[in-house]
Amino acid sequence: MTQATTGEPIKFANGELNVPNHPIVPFIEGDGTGRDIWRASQRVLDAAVVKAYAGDKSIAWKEVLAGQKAFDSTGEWLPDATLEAFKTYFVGIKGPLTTPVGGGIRSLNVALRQILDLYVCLRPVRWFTGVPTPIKRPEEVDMVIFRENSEDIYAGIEFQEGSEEVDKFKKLLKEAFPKHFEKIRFPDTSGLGIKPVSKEGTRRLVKAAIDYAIEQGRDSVTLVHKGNIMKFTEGGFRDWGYEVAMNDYNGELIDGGPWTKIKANGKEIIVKDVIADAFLQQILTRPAEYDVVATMNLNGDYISDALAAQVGGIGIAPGGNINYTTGHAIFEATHGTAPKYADQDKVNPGSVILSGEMMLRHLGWNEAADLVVKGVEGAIAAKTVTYDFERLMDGAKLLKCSEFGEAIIKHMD
Ligand SMILES: NC(=O)C1=CN([C@@H]2O[C@H](COP(=O)(O)OP(=O)(O)OC[C@H]3O[C@@H](n4cnc5c(N)ncnc54)[C@H](OP(=O)(O)O)[C@@H]3O)[C@@H](O)[C@H]2O)C=CC1
Ligand SMILES: O=C(O)CCC(=O)C(=O)O
Ligand SMILES: [Mg+2]
Repeated sequence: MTQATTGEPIKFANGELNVPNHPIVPFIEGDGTGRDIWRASQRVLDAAVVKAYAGDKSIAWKEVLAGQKAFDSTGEWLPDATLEAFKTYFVGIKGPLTTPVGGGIRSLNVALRQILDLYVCLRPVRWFTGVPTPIKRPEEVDMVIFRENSEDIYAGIEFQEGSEEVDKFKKLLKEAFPKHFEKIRFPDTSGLGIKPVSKEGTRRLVKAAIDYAIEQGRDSVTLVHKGNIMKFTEGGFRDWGYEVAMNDYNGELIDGGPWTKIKANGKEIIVKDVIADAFLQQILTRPAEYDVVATMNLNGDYISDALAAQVGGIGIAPGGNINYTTGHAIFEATHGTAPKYADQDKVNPGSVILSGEMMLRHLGWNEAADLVVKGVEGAIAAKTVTYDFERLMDGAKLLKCSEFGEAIIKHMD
């Protein structure tokens, strides 16, 4: 286990991070392919920091446990010490963690986001020149997803078919809402779930998306929802989102609305909405029309993998889970543990490496972040890539996970 020895904690006051030159940064290696990916990623991030600051700055990595590694050594899947470390040190990074389908533990990834109230899942999607993709104009895909991270069906309010709990819940429903209960097609054999979507949760997510669009000079924020069917949850999200644009940013309706324009920093930003199924086809046919995207938890999950595929796959799709009010943030890949490739030193470490790049930028270490991007661009341009790109790229050289990390470091020069 790598232990921090000489670092200092990051602090957060008056809405700003105070980052020492040698911050302690907790990390979770992750299950499955996480082990290989983390090794390669830590080397790349350290190399970028050394190159950018020649020893004046460094990251004091502190390993914290979660998932199988935690369970094997502590009997807990998500030990309190891990949560404490992320709370104390504010900014951390993690590899993927396994969640069984059906029964078993609930997602540790989702638990971390919920316990720390990391309400924004920020997933930028851009194309790196040369990456093989299934679409004709991948350079037109330049979107930033703001996925709501704390509510929706991910809140985990579910009752298992056949359980005492589901019977109790159905009884309540039948008594209090008989008309709704009648709509359940097969009441005796249904599992049931609840989808909470709140005005508060929507407001803070949409505000974060609009603030980002203003700061980064982006053209539009699109609210993606299925509000025609789920009127009071997804439809609520759309309506509350527009309210934020109108009331908090002095918006003006376009042609009677609901599209709204806001003005900031001498620029106009359009706040618009689209129904999720139409969005999923339009990101393929007209990607240039979309920029910043604000959406609920489940839609955001689907959209992030779909968009990642358009620019080369989830092997290279980064992300960060952030609470802009408390200062807590955990950066992590979009992909999972890909267990069939575990410990083969095979998969693309790009997603965690670029999540690290986002983390460096979040710390204000832009010089090091720029070097990571330069290294990734260089390694791809030289066609020295992992299996996921190599299988689709003519004339490419196949590298292992660790070798791709080394290639990125080489191309920082
Ligand atoms: N935040 C997190 O920690 C997440 C965890 N998970 C969890 O991960 C587990 C496995 O989920 P699964 O649905 O298989 O999804 P995965 O993302 O783990 O893998 C699906 C496919 O994506 C491709 N892929 C994934 N990672 C990489 C990589 N680093 N480089 C290149 N290609 C990659 C592979 O495609 P190919 O077969 O074509 O090579 C792989 O078979 C589940 O338990 C799930 O809950 C899932 C998502 C996020
Ligand atoms: O928590 C999980 O296992 C899946 C999470 C996921 O798919 C995501 O964060 O995109
Ligand atoms: Mg996902």
